[in-house]
Amino acid sequence: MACAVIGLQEMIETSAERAGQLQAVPDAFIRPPHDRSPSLVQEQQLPVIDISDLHDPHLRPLVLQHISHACAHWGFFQVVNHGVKDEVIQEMRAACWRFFNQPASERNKFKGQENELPVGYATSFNPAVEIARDWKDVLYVRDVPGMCSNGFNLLPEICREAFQQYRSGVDELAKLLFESIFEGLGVSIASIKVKVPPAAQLVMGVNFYPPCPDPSLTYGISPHSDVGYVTVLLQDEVPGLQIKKGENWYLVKPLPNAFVINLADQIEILSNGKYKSIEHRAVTNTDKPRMSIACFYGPLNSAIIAPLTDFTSENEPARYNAVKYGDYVRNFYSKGLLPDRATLNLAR
Ligand SMILES: O=C(O)CCC(=O)C(=O)O
Ligand SMILES: [Fe+2]
Repeated sequence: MACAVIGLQEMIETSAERAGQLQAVPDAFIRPPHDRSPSLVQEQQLPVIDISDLHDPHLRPLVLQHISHACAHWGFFQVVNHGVKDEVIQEMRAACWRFFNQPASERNKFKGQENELPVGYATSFNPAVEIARDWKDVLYVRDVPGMCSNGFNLLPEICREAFQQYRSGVDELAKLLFESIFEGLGVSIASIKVKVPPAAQLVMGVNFYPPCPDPSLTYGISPHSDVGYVTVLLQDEVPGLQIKKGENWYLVKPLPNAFVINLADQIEILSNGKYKSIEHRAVTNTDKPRMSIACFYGPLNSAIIAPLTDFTSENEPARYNAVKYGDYVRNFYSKGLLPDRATLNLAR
């Protein structure tokens, strides 16, 4: 799809109402009344796990216990002492702002909504199929071996180096967590290597949510579950991320330089439902822009994902069908963000 849709940031900048502000939410962003963010959100803090002891063979089992408890009960947790250097994180945040603070003419050189571009500056998720647009723009970068060139090499110079450094740090963290998540389920690192397709592709999305005149009418990002293996998310200090547990929504309180980790659909499928992929969303506010940097790790598009035999038996048949990951991703992009973890229907 050619990207004819004007981005949100550009719409605000060129607004006839001036002063870089829109006085009202444009109709294209207003959700039907039954499908808006209720104001009641639980305050309970999600698990915060210090993972530095994962490197100590004596202390590792205790950290694995904390991780597996968080995975089973929340599917979302925050990690601290994660090994990604503060200066790498600060430089990445600054680089993202440098990108979004450029004039629209510079940003638009990367304009592209298509899901197969190595780098793209896009708006909402897929305006072509959405009933209402989300209140955000996104800069995404892909490294999907075999599908396209490595987008990290194609970024503008003002942010390339910072993105590459950040990516290397987060790759290591993701690998550590990926192994820990399976080890916590009783699958040894040796078996993971044999049985689980490696987390060989990365899509990074830098979400930019400008302040919104009426956050009750729209979402920053509408409810969805992530489709890959795990997502490593860096929030800023502005709250907005909420997750669904049971019938309640919980705020994920920002913690300085902590990463938010969430399990995504392919972990639910591989674990035959032992771990769940969790529905989440982001809301906006009237005062402050918010930025979040999501690294979505997944298998190669050619990988076939099905419940591991470790988690199936005569009494516990496979609850999901085998699906080729590339088909899963195509379905995700073509339908738009779906509530109720509906992307998983493709494997049911
Ligand atoms: O902005 C956030 O906190 C969440 C973003 C998110 O869920 C996503 O990009 O998939
Ligand atoms: Fe997400």
